[in-house]
Amino acid sequence: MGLEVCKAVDAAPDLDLVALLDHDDTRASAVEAGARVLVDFTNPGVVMENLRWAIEQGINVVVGTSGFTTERLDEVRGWLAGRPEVGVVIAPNFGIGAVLMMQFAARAARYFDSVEIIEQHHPRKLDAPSGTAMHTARLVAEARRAAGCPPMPDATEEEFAGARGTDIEGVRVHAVRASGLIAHQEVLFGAAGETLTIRHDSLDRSSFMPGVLLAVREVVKRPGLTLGLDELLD
Ligand SMILES: NC(=O)C1=CN([C@@H]2O[C@H](COP(=O)(O)OP(=O)(O)OC[C@H]3O[C@@H](n4cnc5c(N)ncnc54)[C@H](OP(=O)(O)O)[C@@H]3O)[C@@H](O)[C@H]2O)C=CC1
Ligand SMILES: O=C(O)C1=N[C@H](C(=O)O)C[C@H](O)C1
Repeated sequence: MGLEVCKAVDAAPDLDLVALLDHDDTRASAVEAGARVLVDFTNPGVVMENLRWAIEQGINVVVGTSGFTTERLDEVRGWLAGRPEVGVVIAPNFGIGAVLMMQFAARAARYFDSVEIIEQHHPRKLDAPSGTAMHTARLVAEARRAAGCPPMPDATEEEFAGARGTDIEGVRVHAVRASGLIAHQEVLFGAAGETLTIRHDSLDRSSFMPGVLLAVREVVKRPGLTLGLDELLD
């Protein structure tokens, strides 16, 4: 993703690529190069330290790296309180179709008895479930809570560990890893006599680039934390 982002920024006539950082490079070179925006696609183990550092330096940040829990987001808000002029955009998924898939899922959530999420990714992915799946589960759970939906029907009494996926705020999430896949997600809704499946497929990493470039352009105008691309698209 890092390389794809560098290529996309380099090709954008209104943006300048001033530094490329791998894990062996010193972050200070971004400051020396005059970076106004840092884009982080690293891994959940290092992203928080990168974010803290960039905010301290007064550099705006666009984050695609996964692994953001509500505790992590609160920590970022805390850092931003000390640098209110800095903007941070954290998006679980920069694919426009994926953003719409999440919005449609949240909209459908209240009308169905059951909902489960199945995400599928390439086998090099470090985290499971995906950030997109966790964000979708939280949106769906929030919509169901707001509508006063009862718990989902499920008679399971005995199960092998993991057979029913993981539980995120009451929504079951299943993660598949297989060669040949890039990034895919289905949100499966069920009610009496009908199902609805909302599916999104990223077939190539270029699918994320319009969203990343949008965030890079917008983050400099938006101090504080922006979560997801929804506000930027509107
Ligand atoms: N929000 C979105 O739309 C998307 C999010 N993602 C997320 O982005 C993250 C990266 O994905 P992907 O590119 O596939 O992963 P990769 O593992 O292919 O790339 C991560 C890169 O970050 C480098 N790296 C590790 N630590 C540091 C550091 N401290 N500073 C700078 N670079 C570092 C790694 O180097 P090395 O390999 O040498 O350790 C590697 O080149 C994941 O969390 C993924 O889930 C991915 C796609 C879309
Ligand atoms: O690792 C990936 O590839 C992706 N990660 C993000 C996630 O965890 O949701 C976004 C997309 O699914 C691709």
